[in-house]
Amino acid sequence: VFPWLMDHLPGSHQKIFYCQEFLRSFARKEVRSHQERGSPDEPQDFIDFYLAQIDKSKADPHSTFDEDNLVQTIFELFLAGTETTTTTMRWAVLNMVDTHTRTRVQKELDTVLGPSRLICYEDRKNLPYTNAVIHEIQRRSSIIAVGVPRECVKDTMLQGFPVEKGTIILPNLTSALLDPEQWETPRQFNPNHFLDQDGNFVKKEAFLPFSAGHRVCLGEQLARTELFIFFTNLLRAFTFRLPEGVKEISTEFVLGGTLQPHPYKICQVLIHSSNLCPRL
Ligand code: HEM
Repeated sequence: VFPWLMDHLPGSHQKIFYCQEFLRSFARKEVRSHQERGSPDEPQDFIDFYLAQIDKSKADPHSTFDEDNLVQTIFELFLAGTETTTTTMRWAVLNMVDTHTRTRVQKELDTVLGPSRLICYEDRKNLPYTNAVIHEIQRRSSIIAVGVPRECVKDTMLQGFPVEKGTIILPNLTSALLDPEQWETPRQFNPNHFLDQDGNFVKKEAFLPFSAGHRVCLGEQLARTELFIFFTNLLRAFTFRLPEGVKEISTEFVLGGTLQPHPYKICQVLIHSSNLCPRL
């Protein structure tokens, strides 16, 4: 009823407000420095394109392109793009403690890429096992269990069920990612879910960590590229082990903004320094 009241009440939400303001003020500074630089002949990044669009739509009184919306969009891209990829990488490292899977990935990377060549996203086509492992990490961790709520825009029939206009829909992504009719061992980490009998990578329709349709994750391609590049570079240079004394780890999630792994300490042991990506 009085959202502004929260600004004045003490509590842990104050830390969230502080972090939000930190990120927004960073975005504002970036926008300012782009404005000071002036509009380049060729827009170089998202901010350049957005500022050009603000300029173009100045005469339109209904335009939503303005500086506040630009700052908010940058904020949302950071929010949607960091928590998700980091959480997936944390699951990746936890799963790579398993010696069998990790060794197979490392052997494939060694055989196909050799010791020191830079890895690019195209390489995934020659790395079916590694690609399958990355997909299985995303499937099994199912970090966004329920997608963003959407509203049905017209009366619809869905698999025999009537859905009235105005109904709020919450897509249950986990129900597809762990569907026992779609996956051989739905609750078990198993890269074979994405491999045929000859070891070729196979796409699966029920693989929906980024959701689907018009409002599918905007950053899907970026996220897929990041996950592949980060994962392969890490596995080429390091091996992952549990610290001494730790025998077992839980693969159950901790409920947060995303489904996260338990906060374990993992030992990252350098295999070969020549495999270190110069940019890592
Ligand atoms: C592993 C990484 C990621 C996962 C699993 C993921 C997953 C999702 C999911 C499930 C949605 C909801 C889609 C829907 O409402 O149907 C979504 C939306 C979105 N994601 Fe991602 N995401 C990831 C990375 C990223 C990255 C890297 C960015 C951008 C830098 C990004 C930007 C967005 C945006 C802007 C939306 C809202 C799209 C809209 O409402 O039209 N995401 N994401």
